[in-house]
Amino acid sequence: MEKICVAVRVRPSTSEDSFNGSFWKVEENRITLHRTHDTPLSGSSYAFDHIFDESSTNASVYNLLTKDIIHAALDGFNGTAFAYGQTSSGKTFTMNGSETDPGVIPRAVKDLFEKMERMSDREFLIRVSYMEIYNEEINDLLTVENQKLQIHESLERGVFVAGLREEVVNNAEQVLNLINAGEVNRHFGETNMNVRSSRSHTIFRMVIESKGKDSNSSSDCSISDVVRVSVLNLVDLAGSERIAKTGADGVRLKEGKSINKSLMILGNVINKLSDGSKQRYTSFGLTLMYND
Ligand SMILES: Nc1ncnc2c1ncn2[C@@H]1O[C@H](COP(=O)(O)OP(=O)(O)OP(=O)(O)O)[C@@H](O)[C@H]1O
Repeated sequence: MEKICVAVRVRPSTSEDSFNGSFWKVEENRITLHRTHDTPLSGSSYAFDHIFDESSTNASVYNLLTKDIIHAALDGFNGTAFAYGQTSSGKTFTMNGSETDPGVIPRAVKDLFEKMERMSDREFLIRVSYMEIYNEEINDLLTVENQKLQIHESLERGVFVAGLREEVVNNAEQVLNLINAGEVNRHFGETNMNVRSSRSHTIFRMVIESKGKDSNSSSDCSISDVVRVSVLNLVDLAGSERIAKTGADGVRLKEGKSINKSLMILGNVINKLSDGSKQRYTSFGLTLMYND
């Protein structure tokens, strides 16, 4: 599996989208901006690892992009999947989904526990946490009292958020209930672009620890003795936004500035990470867009 995989998903147009005379055309893994009379605009053609057109489902996004990351996490590889894109492009729709088409996060949780059950030779310990970054401050979505948490670094734990609640979980239902409880504490707000716009970045994190079941009884040092620890991050970023389009002022304006600034810094970090890093991780970034 590639270390970093970048895909685009095109959101279906809605009646509210203004049509400016051009549209994006998808051809395999290339997306090109076209004028209405179907001539491609030069310099506006981009290739990605995958492109999901307007008819794609959350199931297809999960199966093609995330499944392998979840399975690799069970084998001890760190993994991250995040949705990045402008406001209202469908990030939360992709990560959380709907009743009829659950998103990447609920699918990942169910898949993880199903796969774990089939790995009968290992025992697992799963811990989950759920946090948001709102106006550059970290809040715990599982415990409302845990606000403005600080990032620390230690030799033992690496970089971590001090005081973040970590819940030990035993089944998918328990995790989904925790996520639903956390959703209530997320910052959403209405803008001209999205009636329910995420005003914070959210990180749902699972720490997966496992060891071979026979490791205690065996005197030989075998592969089953190795304790594997991996971290899976499923991230729903707030959307980049043009203030002129969102009509943001007051609190919304302050949020919009923090969102744009942090997304720019994230872009810098990803550039650096993709610059010859030798870390063991798998990840995908899903960029979401729509024709306007
Ligand atoms: N693929 C899709 N099919 C149908 N509806 C979609 C799709 N993607 C997004 N939507 C709808 O579009 C609207 C905006 O989507 P969503 O809130 O997920 O955007 P977002 O990128 O998370 O926005 P923000 O950055 O403002 O939080 C929602 O009503 C959502 O249900």
